[in-house]
Amino acid sequence: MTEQLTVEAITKGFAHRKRGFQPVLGEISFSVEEGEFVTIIGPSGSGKSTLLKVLAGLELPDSGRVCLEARPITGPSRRLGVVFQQHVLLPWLTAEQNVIFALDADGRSDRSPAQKEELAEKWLDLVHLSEAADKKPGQLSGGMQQRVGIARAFALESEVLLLDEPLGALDALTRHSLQQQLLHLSEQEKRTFVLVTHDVDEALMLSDRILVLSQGPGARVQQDIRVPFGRPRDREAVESSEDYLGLRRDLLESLTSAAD
Ligand SMILES: Nc1ncnc2c1ncn2[C@@H]1O[C@H](COP(=O)(O)OP(=O)(O)OP(=O)(O)O)[C@@H](O)[C@H]1O
Repeated sequence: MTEQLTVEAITKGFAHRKRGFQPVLGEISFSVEEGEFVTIIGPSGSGKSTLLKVLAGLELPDSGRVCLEARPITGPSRRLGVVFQQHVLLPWLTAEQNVIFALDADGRSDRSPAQKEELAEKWLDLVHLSEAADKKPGQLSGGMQQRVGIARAFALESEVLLLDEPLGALDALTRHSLQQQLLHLSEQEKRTFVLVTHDVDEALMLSDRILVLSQGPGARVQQDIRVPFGRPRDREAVESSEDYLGLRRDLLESLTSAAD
């Protein structure tokens, strides 16, 4: 396995109008291997989204660096796809046109219009949205819009997908079904994933490793947990295993102690 993303002693803080400089991330270091699914979990406000933005090149660290295959990340790149909790879909375009628009915008000149259409159709089908391909965002439910966003991120074929609470705003049933879809997609696709979530069960079901951030200011990686379940994963088998219950308890405990 080769290390694809390396986070080398990064720190990040923000200047606050009244309180001066506020450190958010302390010295954070870890690496993610090619094809690995790593989840970042931690107390609210610990800096998970900030860390993901630094990985995506949307924020620069104050010190340290993040490298993608040994090259420092200095800004957004199409090699790094991002999915946020709220998708910004263009309301005047259909689901399929939204995916094609992103493909048009990503600067690759090696895809013909027919290939882009084919890619958009493939990914909308994989997130079970073929029927809704011609609908505009206003005609789609929140879960469906989120699936368009996921299809769009996958269609871009970035090597690394950075997911910031992509299922956070959804009801429990939709969330469960989308977790299942993400599990299948991540197992079928040779990509590297970094997911931010609050949900311990989601983290255990999807990840190969879970990094627990401590409560800031100056959050650090408090724990780096290897998830022992093989792949492909069967949800019911995983959830009924002894390991699962033990890990779940440990994670909840370390999240509670991180927040103290
Ligand atoms: N652009 C910014 N300017 C100023 N402060 C910021 C900025 N972005 C984040 N912060 C601050 O950094 C801290 C961490 O925020 P962040 O959103 O990264 O945490 P989080 O762990 O993702 O939180 P949550 O779990 O609640 O979504 C917060 O105190 C937040 O106010």
